[in-house]
Amino acid sequence: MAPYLRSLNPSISLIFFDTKIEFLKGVGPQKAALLNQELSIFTFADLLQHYPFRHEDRTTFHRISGLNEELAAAQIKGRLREWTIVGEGGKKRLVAYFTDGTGILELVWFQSISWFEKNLRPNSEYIVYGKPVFFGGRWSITHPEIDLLTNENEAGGYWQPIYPLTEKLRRKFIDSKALGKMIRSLLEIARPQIRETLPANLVQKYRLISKMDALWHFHIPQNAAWLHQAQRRLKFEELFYNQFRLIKNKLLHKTEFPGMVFGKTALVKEFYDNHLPFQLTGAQARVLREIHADLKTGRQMNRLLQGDVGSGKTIVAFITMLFALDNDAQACLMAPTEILADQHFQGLKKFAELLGINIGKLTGSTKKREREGIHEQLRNGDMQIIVGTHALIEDVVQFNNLGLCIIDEQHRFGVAQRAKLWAKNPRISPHMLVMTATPIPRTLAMTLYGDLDISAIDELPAGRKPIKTLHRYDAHRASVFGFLKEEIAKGRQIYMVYPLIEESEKMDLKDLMDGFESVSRSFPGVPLSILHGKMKAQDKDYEMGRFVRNETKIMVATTVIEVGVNVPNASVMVIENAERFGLSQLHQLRGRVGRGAEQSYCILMTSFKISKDTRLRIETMCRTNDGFEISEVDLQLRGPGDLSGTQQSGLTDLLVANLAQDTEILKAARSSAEEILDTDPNLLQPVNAPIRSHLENLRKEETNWSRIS
Ligand SMILES: Nc1ncnc2c1ncn2[C@@H]1O[C@H](COP(=O)(O)OP(=O)(O)OP(=O)(O)O)[C@@H](O)[C@H]1O
Repeated sequence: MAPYLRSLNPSISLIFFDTKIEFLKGVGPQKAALLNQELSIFTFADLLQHYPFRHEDRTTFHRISGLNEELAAAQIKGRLREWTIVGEGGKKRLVAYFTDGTGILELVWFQSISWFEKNLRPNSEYIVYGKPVFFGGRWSITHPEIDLLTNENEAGGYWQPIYPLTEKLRRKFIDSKALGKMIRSLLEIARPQIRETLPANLVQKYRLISKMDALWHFHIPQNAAWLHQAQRRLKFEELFYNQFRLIKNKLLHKTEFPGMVFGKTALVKEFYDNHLPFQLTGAQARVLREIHADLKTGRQMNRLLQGDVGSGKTIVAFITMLFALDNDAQACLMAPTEILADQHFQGLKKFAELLGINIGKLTGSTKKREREGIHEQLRNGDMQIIVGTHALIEDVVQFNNLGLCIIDEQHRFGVAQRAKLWAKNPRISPHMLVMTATPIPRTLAMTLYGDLDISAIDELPAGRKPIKTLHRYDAHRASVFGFLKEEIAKGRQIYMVYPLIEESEKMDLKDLMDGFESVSRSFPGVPLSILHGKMKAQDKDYEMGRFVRNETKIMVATTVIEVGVNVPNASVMVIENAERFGLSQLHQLRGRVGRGAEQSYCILMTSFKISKDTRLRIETMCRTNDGFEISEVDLQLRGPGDLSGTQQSGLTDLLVANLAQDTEILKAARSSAEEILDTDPNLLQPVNAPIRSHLENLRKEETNWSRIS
């Protein structure tokens, strides 16, 4: 378990709660060792904070005669008649016959057979729970949960919390039920001692239940209404502290980290007056004003620049760099891949040359001699702008006076890497601009980047026609190719993209090659390019170069072209096997067209049979070009865990809240945190005392935790 997981946990840390778990009734040293090892549960507090990730509805009983295959799970009360062992070797299983008077149900175990042999009591009454399957004219449940019927559980009517567990624990019979029992016995003695962790006015304002009740009903919900209240309260608390800490960090940064003052603007002026290649969009100009305001304050800038594909981030990045250069500082741009670094380099170089600026590129494949030359020029200050990959954060790279770091696609870099760039100027932290071309839903941006100020380029350059997106089945390929021929005849260029997914790289490459051959046959005499990740950098450059110069008309490629490629004359993109792409990726790919003044098209090809989710993805793509809207749908479809950018953030470790669903709670939590930090930043008011002590506890826990891990 990662340390930040702890930090997001609510903390309960009276001395009592620090008690070692082995001292809880019914636990003992052996179970305690397992809990330590498998779940990092060491103390009473850890156990209470081991939250279920879902709850199963055990409020009703099913009848065997009423079972159907649609049921995800069924709970049945009845009598175990007898059991028998069937099969041998790997197929050996124990089959028990269970009835509730309306039919027979087979209960099947492949594992722990000898335990069940010893412990199952024929002719006794049980409650069983599991997924019913109808096969060979009989209903059965494999590996059901099974409990003796007692006075306590006879009525059913409860919700079973399902806890994160490991296989080893299950083998040792510590399942959700067993863990639930331990937690219950702890809560029975601990409940009155659980302190409130939120200020009373917030609890009142949002009609939250107390921390004490929330823990109780989250672990032992009596009914759906209490469960809902408990979840709401714990989600609010989790998001409140997540936001509180992010905003506090941001404020701290603002007051404690000095930044260079970039007041002079000679180069910026010259660029505006003599070299601006087009009029900036309103959004570009606004974002530049926001950035310039940051750069003058004497505080370090920490800003996120969100811009949809093709919205024109390059020029904003360049002008921001000019502010640094104007004030005798150097600027760097770090991108996650060589292709991207190269695209940025090419884009920025065009502008830099106009002003006689010395700009260089440093990646893993930069040759030794060139690399050493660049290192030297960065050290002595001759090189003003450097673009590169993570080769930039190597220790040998030293700057004369680094004043600005721009990080593209920040989510592919860890926070530690961000910090390494900062350290490149030992005198004063450079300003930081994080750029992302993947629009992020507001909720996610708030949590993921809550410690940054956010600017958005939410307007495309004038004259761009919205891309028309169409869905076509493979069977209609002939008419699609016909359309492509018409477009080529008009002088346009075309991308044909094939999926390349790591696990099946070989097969995908074959798909691409087959595709290439079929395109060659269907378009005789039309010059083609091919591009995929397995090609040598040199060959890639050659193929890309021919396409950029309009020497080839169709680019058959894998997703290596996903980011950064900019060929305004390419106006059609055909995406093969579109069902294999995620929404954000489809949107990124589509962003490669629609960059010129011509009408552009994106054609999504799929087989006839597609799933419901795929249909929704395709429909969304056909409906809108708005990256922000698309990212919202993506968040709903996939949940935050799978969205790019969240993996390293610790965000996926939110234990109770779900960013796809809890937008309203997040907003309320954030505005509450902002208000408190605004009116009582040092938490001196008595009403805010719970926050102070809770944060103190969190800090202690983190220190303890870092000692353990
Ligand atoms: N204000 C503008 N008016 C006209 N064209 C513009 C404007 N800003 C940018 N462009 C052009 O739009 C295209 C896309 O710009 P740029 O490459 O900076 O986009 P981007 O935001 O980096 O997009 P991506 O992330 O998809 O690469 C470029 O050809 C650029 O010259």
